[in-house]
Formats: sequence, C-alpha cells, structure tokens
Amino acid sequence: MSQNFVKASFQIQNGPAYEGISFGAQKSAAGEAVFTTSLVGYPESMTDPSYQGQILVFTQPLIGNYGVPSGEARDEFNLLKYYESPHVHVVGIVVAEYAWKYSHWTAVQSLSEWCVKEGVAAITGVDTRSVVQYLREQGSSLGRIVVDNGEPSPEYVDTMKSHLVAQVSTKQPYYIAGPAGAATNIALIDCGVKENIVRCLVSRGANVTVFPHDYPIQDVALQFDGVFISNGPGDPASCGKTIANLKHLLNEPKFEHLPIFGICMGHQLLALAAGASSVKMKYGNRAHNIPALDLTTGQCHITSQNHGYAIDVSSLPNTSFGAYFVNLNDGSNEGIIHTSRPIFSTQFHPEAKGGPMDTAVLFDKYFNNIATFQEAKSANAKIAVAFELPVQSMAIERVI
Ligand SMILES: NC(=O)CC[C@H](N)C(=O)O
Repeated sequence: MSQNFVKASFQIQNGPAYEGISFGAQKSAAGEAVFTTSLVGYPESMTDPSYQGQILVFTQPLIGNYGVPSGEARDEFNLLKYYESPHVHVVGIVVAEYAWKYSHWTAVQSLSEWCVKEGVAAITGVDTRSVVQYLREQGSSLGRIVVDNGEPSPEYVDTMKSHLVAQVSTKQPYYIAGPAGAATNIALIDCGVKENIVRCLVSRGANVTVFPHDYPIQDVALQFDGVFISNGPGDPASCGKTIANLKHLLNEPKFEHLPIFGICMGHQLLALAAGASSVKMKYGNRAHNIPALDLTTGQCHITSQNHGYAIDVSSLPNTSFGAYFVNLNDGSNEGIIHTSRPIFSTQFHPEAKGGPMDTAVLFDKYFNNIATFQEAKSANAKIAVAFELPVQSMAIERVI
C-alpha cells in the first residue's frame, strides 16, 4: 500500500482548485472532468473505454473500500470476469475519502496499488460535493490533477477534440465463440466495447466477430444474423467513417431485414447515420439510477449511464426512427426505434455493469429480431445465397 502522502491538487480550468493527497501514480494528469453519482463499480467504470481521457470524480464519498479484483480472471467465454477492458481508461480519479483499508473476497490489490500500476493519477481529500455543484452550474469543464512531484503542471487538454474511438477500438477483427453449437453470428462494431456487452451477446447463444470502428461493415454485414454497434468515448460526430458505413446499412434495400442494435455511442452513431443530430450536454449523465420511460409500453426502467452527448430529439422527425425511451430526470432522448425495420438503440446501458439489470430484456428483444431474420433467411433461398461465406473463414485474432 503506497502511503507516502504526497500532496496533490485538483484544479478546474477557470474554476476552483482543491488541495488533497495523492494515492495513485506520482504523476499529474489532465482531461475533461466528469462526475458519476454511482455508488459502486469503480473497477468497472475505470476500465470502461468510454471514459478514455477523462478525470472521473466520484460523488460516493468512500471509494476503495472493497479493493480491486483480478484483471486476469476470465469467464467460460474467456471474457474478463471483473473488468470492462484490460486497462484503466480514465486518466485520473478524484475522491472525497480514499479507504486505505480494503476488504472483499475478490480483491487482489488496493485501488491505490492499481492506480500506481496503471499510471493513473488519484487524489483524496477533495470536497466532491462542491466539485459537482460547480460542474452542474458551469457545465462540463477541463480539469487536472497536479501531483507535487517537482514536475511542471500539465496543460489543460480537451480530450473530446481527439478521435478517442480510434484510440480504443480494436485494430483488427477478432472472434469470440459462443456456447458449443451456437448458430447465431453477430458482427460487432467496436467503438470501445465493454466486456459485459460481449458477454450479454455470447451468453445468449451468439458467436461474436468484433470489427474495428471504421471497418466497411456493409461489405460483410449480410454474412451475419445481426449487427451491433458498441459504446465508446468522445464526440460521436468524430466518427465520420463509422457513420458513413452505417448509412449503407440504413439506406440500401438489401439490408432491410437485418437486425441492428446500438448502445450509447452506438445509439448516437446510428441516429447520426439516420440523419438526426447530436448535442453536447451541459454536464452529462453518469449514474446507475437514471429513470428512462419506454414510450412504447409506458414502463419506467432504472438505468445505468455514462455519456456527455445526446441525440437531439427534435431532429428525429427527419428520420425513419421514432423516440423509444425518454429520460425522466432531464427529458433527454434515451433511445430510438425504426418505424418499420428491426433496428433500435439505447442511450443507457442495458448490460449495466455496474447498475441494475432492468433493461437486460433489450438483448432478448434483439435476439428475437435475429430469430425472425434467421427464419426469413432459411425460408428464402434467394436471400440465403448472400450468406454463403462462413464467418469462421475470416482472418480473426483476439487482441485483448
Ligand atoms: N458510454 C458511451 O458510449 C458514451 C458515448 C459518448 N462518448 C458520450 O459521451 O456521449
């Protein structure tokens, strides 16, 4: 346990500065400062690629008390059991009170040790309530954690201006086998996919082929039973290539029966490809208890979220999509659904790791759409011709 109490400060550009103690890597960090009100799940959030380049402020006052589980542990599909990707993606974390003592049966190290190993700045002793009040009033801001290590303070950096998806997406396609005999094949566009999203697909009986964010998915989509578009970091408007590829899937008649499902960044990219527009939110939604109303059933679900951009619902009438879910806290769009095709997407995270499992049924809805598509394909030999290339023949390599 690194308890050498190096001084640090958390500074917001053109805003307040907070003094504290470093408990992570002895290095400074800069990025967009965002806050999450989730009570649990710091290992999952910190390894979520959607947080790439951000400084994460936890409003839960005591952080670190259950330590950090193993990054080696894998499940029956060879997916990471506890992490959402192999490494930490936040550049720094800010907490009110770091728990120097931890205890949990899955813990293999302290949060402090993990931050040191991963090169992540961490500061404790900050009045995070005041940080949140500031960010809610002033809106999204740049921040930096400056560790008293004799080095010059880093410049503030607006990481949202970088093409963050390109940094986290796989460089080559890879294949994850589902359960023995799985006959469903899904093409997943990786914008920074969370491990539990893949698990939600393979555990329902699919083999998943993961493609780089800019892969010309239109060239291979008809070899699959469905296309999935993942979560990911940054501004959706920076993903021009992915949006252009998705336009093929939405506009060409040969794809009209193809099921598509997108989550978070995937939702935003689908909406942009359909002709809708996105907006940067004042400070975003990051929590595990956000109510979203299903406009097709009138049911309200509690959802897990992490986003700073949203789809402008007033731009939907220009598209073939209608609003599917709406956020009951701030009225923002939480999902879209195609008026006649098996395509839908959600701004929230139905895979919810961490968070409540209320909306996991949306994966079942996607698989129902896939089953309908598969039946149609087997009933129609003409369509089936398009599927003669077996997915296993592709060059695939697991890179994570
Ligand atoms: N979790 C995500 O996919 C986030 C999407 C996007 N980067 C946003 O902040 O809105």
